[in-house]
Amino acid sequence: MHKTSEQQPRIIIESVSKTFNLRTTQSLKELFVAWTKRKKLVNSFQALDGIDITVGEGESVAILGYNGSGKSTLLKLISGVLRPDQGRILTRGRVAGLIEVGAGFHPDLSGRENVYLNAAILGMSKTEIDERFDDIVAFSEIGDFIDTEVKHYSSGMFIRLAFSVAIHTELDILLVDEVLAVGDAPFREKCKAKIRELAQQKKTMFIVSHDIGMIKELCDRGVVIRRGKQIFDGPVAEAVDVLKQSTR
Ligand SMILES: Nc1ncnc2c1ncn2[C@@H]1O[C@H](COP(=O)(O)OP(=O)(O)OP(=O)(O)O)[C@@H](O)[C@H]1O
Repeated sequence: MHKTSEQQPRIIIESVSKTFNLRTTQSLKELFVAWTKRKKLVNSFQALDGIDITVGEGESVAILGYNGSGKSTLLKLISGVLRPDQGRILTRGRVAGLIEVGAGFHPDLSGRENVYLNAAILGMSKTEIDERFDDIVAFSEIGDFIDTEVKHYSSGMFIRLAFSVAIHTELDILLVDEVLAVGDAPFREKCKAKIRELAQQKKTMFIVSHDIGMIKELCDRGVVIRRGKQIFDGPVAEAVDVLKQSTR
């Protein structure tokens, strides 16, 4: 099941598991009753269980799975937002993640200020950002709204600017979580073209999406996750079949 890439690895995910604690009680009274009855106050939930994936330079890998299967959790582990409870994750190179709509964007700052803030977080110097600023704004099609506070942006505008910043950085690994679904059709086409271009430049990509057409177009390889367990890793068309035949 575990495919080892022939190229030099960019991402190594080794026996990774992640458990979340879920609160079962709501009120102080319930907490007190649970305590007196020695009932457990938290339940744990295993979101990921023994994931093993090695991704080589220039590979585009789709992560497929139904709602709640653990796809976003896996991306958050790769980006370093979360830490695994077991196993380890190694990445080589600069990781740029588009994981949550607007993550890393400050609502009270303008689009312009957020471009500088985000690009700096992604490791760009002020000079580099100055040089690429016009390209970032042009790709995002934000136009005159660049000096408006981003809290007034629509979710599509938000994501267009965030995506534009991410792809204009010197990235080696791009993590994309469903965010492309937020943009409108013309913007999605532009993003797909850009992702193809990045793949040709040997960038490594991890894409989470429920858009099977897009996944098949952009990725050669697919990993299927079901209830936190990896059930398939191989050619994307087969991965899609495995997903369709599986249940939530
Ligand atoms: N911080 C958290 N605390 C508790 N449970 C969490 C947390 N983050 C995720 N989970 C749970 O872990 C499971 C996997 O969530 P995850 O967001 O990774 O799924 P997903 O495959 O990306 O789903 P979707 O297709 O709906 O985006 C879900 O049951 C979710 O409720």
